[in-house]
Amino acid sequence: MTDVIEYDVVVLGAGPVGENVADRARAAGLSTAIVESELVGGDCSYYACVPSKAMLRPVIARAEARRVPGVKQDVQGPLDVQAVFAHRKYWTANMQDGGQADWLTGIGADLFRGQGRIAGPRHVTVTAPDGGVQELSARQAVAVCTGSRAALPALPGLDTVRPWDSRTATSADQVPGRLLVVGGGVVACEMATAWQAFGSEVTMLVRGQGLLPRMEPFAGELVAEALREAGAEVRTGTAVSSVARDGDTVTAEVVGGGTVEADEILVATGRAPRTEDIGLDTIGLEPGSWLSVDDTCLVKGTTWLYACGDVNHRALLTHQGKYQARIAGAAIAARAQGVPILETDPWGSHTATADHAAVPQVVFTDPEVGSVGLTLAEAESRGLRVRAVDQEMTSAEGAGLYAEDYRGRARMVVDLDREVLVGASFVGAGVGELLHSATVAVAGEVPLDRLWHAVPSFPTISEVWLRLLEAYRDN
Ligand SMILES: Cc1cc2nc3c(=O)[nH]c(=O)nc-3n(C[C@H](O)[C@H](O)[C@H](O)COP(=O)(O)OP(=O)(O)OC[C@H]3O[C@@H](n4cnc5c(N)ncnc54)[C@H](O)[C@@H]3O)c2cc1C
Ligand SMILES: NC(=O)c1ccc[n+]([C@@H]2O[C@H](COP(=O)([O-])OP(=O)(O)OC[C@H]3O[C@@H](n4cnc5c(N)ncnc54)[C@H](O)[C@@H]3O)[C@@H](O)[C@H]2O)c1
Repeated sequence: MTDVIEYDVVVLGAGPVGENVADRARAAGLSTAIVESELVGGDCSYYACVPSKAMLRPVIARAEARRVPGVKQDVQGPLDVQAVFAHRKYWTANMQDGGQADWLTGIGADLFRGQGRIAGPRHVTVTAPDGGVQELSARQAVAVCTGSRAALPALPGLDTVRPWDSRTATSADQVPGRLLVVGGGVVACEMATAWQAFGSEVTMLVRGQGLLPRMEPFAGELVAEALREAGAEVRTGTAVSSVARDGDTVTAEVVGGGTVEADEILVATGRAPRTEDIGLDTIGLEPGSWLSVDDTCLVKGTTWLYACGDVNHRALLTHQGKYQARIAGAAIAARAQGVPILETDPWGSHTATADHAAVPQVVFTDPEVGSVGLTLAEAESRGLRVRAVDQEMTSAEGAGLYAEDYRGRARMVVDLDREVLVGASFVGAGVGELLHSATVAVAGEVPLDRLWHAVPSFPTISEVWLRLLEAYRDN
């Protein structure tokens, strides 16, 4: 054990979220240490967002090109899967994190490599790969940004079949002949889209009644329809009771009878927090639990411990975790400087209000799904008096010009008492880039009367906005 090194702020985990807490703390002039046990950049950079999107972009580009006259005849062949894997390798920097580590040095944060653990209030130990231990203390704050990992269900036989999880699904470089996907959430849908396009015969076993259960029901319906057209089998209302492997074949037993065979099985059934070995017991918190925070990202019941990103379970998305990091960084700096902190100001700079009202998400399937804010069901369950307005995306001429046989739908959820949008969802090619307009409208609480003056360009897909507003006004 060496001497304790004192900083203003110690960050555990150098994923996208921890990096941003460190950046904000340094920008406020606070000395900052950041601890990373694997790769600087986190799951997002190497095993999640970035590799998955590098895999999906060629799939979606090809699918879209196949719907454009004059081009489609040239893109009928199979994907060059090795080129796609090379593209993924480029975007994951060949699993080298030197660039991101240099960025941390550039902002003036000190990087400690090793497993970080809280060792009582404001204290952290770092166990380096060589076993050496460094003790750190934090004058102002410790920020836990350790992310999440795939949560594997207690399914009989699962530990014997070498299942794929999200890390395997975004890093495998052999295309299985048959891939069984358990789950119907975002990881399941995106990875089914990718691997089906790479040549696997994909079967999805979905316990619930539809795909993407947190989104408007039509989103999951349209994605399921497209996956089936691409050749995948999508079985909803189908729970798996056990799995077993015999040589190269995995067999899943289905509740109610029947079996499904495959070469590999991807389990995409949600996430668990990476908090089981970070010393939570030393400060009276439960190891392995999600860290519940207030709107400044301060862990409830503490004055110095912050938690941002996946680990606080507010919104398991990179951009939203980075937003929390900006808020927490501002709050840590304000508290350090004795600046009054406006926790009660709902859209103030120290309050992560958007987590409750305006979380955007794009699902990179074919068709894409973009949603922000509340679904109709969520708004109703919050007791809001709302009205949903629906339009086919092809009500905008730009959609038809974008691609032949364009399919998609849009919904806006209007709070009738305030006449503002509380949610919007779009399904269709290219909608990912349209979503931010809805995020501005929802987070800005722009009155519908004023949105009427936000004129979308002709002939873009965004003209669906006009169709939605006309439908609201005329009915
Ligand atoms: C397949 C997949 C695709 C996804 N695609 C998207 C997407 O397109 N868009 C999107 O917004 N979100 C996406 N997500 C979600 C996104 O990956 C997470 O929300 C994001 O990674 C959270 O960032 P984080 O910094 O909280 O955690 P992470 O990225 O997991 O980083 C946490 C870091 O902490 C480190 N760490 C953990 N414990 C310790 C410790 N004790 N000491 C030191 N270091 C530690 C880890 O090694 C890791 O580097 C996807 C997720 C998956 C699984
Ligand atoms: N493009 C993106 O923004 C993107 C992409 C991938 C992941 N993510 C994020 O990562 C997080 C994790 O994604 P995910 O797909 O793992 O989780 P999820 O929570 O989105 O979906 C999990 C699915 O598994 C099902 N499930 C849960 N337990 C089960 C069991 N025992 N048996 C069968 N089915 C079961 C659920 O009903 C649900 O359909 C999400 O919160 C998501 O927002 C985002």
